[in-house]
Amino acid sequence: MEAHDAGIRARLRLQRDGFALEVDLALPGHGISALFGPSGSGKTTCLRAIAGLERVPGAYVAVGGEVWQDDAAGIFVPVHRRALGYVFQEASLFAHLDVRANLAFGRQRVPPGERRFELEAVAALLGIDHLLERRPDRLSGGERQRVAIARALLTSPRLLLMDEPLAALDHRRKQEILPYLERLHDELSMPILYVSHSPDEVARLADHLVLLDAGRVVASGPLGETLARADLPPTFADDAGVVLDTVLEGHAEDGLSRLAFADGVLHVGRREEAIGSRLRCRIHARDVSLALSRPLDSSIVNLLPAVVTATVGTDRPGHVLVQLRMGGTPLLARITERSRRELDIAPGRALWVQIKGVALLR
Ligand SMILES: Nc1ncnc2c1ncn2[C@@H]1O[C@H](COP(=O)(O)OP(=O)(O)OP(=O)(O)O)[C@@H](O)[C@H]1O
Repeated sequence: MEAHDAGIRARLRLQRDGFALEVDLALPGHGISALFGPSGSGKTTCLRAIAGLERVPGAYVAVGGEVWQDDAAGIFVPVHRRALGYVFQEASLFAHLDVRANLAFGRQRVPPGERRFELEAVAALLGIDHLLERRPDRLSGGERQRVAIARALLTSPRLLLMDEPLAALDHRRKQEILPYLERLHDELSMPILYVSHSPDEVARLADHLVLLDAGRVVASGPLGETLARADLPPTFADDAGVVLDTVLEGHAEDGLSRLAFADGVLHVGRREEAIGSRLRCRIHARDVSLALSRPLDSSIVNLLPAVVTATVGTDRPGHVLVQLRMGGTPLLARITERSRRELDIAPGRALWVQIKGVALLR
């Protein structure tokens, strides 16, 4: 069995009026893979084709070593026979059934021997155990969405497909539901394919990132490496920045907390999580500036040595994106073309980065 057999494989080609989809996805069989791209780039179409809701002639789709579609071999497993859960933007719950009956409905679809989760355990995982006797019309949008996710899980899927599951929620509800999605990620081994056009959501949740533009894959790879690419089209470069996975190592005497990553330490405002907690942070390219020698007169706390690996023009007039490595950890900085020229910033140049802002994502 080839290595990718354990993961998700989708080769899809489709022609519509004014839109052509041509993707070949090979995604890991665990963790959250985000499909990210502008409106109309084909994210939903990919999900629907993988689910079998949309029949794409000639396609090949396999999940966890099970072939769901291989037109060359005459295989097309109908959607109701595919072990998948699908969560849409708006939860479509049965209005006449309470939450428990809605969840039981998902569970009953699976033969007893193949059920992987207990109703109570899934309800607890999603924090809806106190809502089991309620009708959907007495739930908030965020609660409804958590019930929809629980119902999808109770069908014991091999793959969970989520199409902008937070898009219909306001900011507060989004913040309320994100920790539950992180729990799914931490506690289930099931792969999740997650469609979003929110960079914050992707940075917070994803392990693997697929960037789609006009029906094509622009980049696909581990989140950290993919976000650190400097050669992405302007749509993606505009909000450029990297994500670092860190561990809360301790607190400095002056009250700041120390976050250790593979190649150094960042200092941030005091964190109350337990020492040893894993925290993910985002560093925007616009928050990173460069100096040729170690600044001794800077108010910026996070100063780290780095080496330039590439410089790329952006669509922002007069600005360039600089790709660097702090040891093995990639970083992006956005500086002016003038500074690039005056400091002679080019690949191979060793310098110091000043990180003005570190956004804690989780
Ligand atoms: N049923 C359909 N029939 C014809 N064209 C469609 C259909 N559904 C979508 N399209 C077109 O296919 C293209 C891709 O649409 P898709 O919904 O996959 O994009 P998306 O990236 O999910 O967009 P959004 O972020 O706005 O949801 C668009 O040009 C869209 O107009």
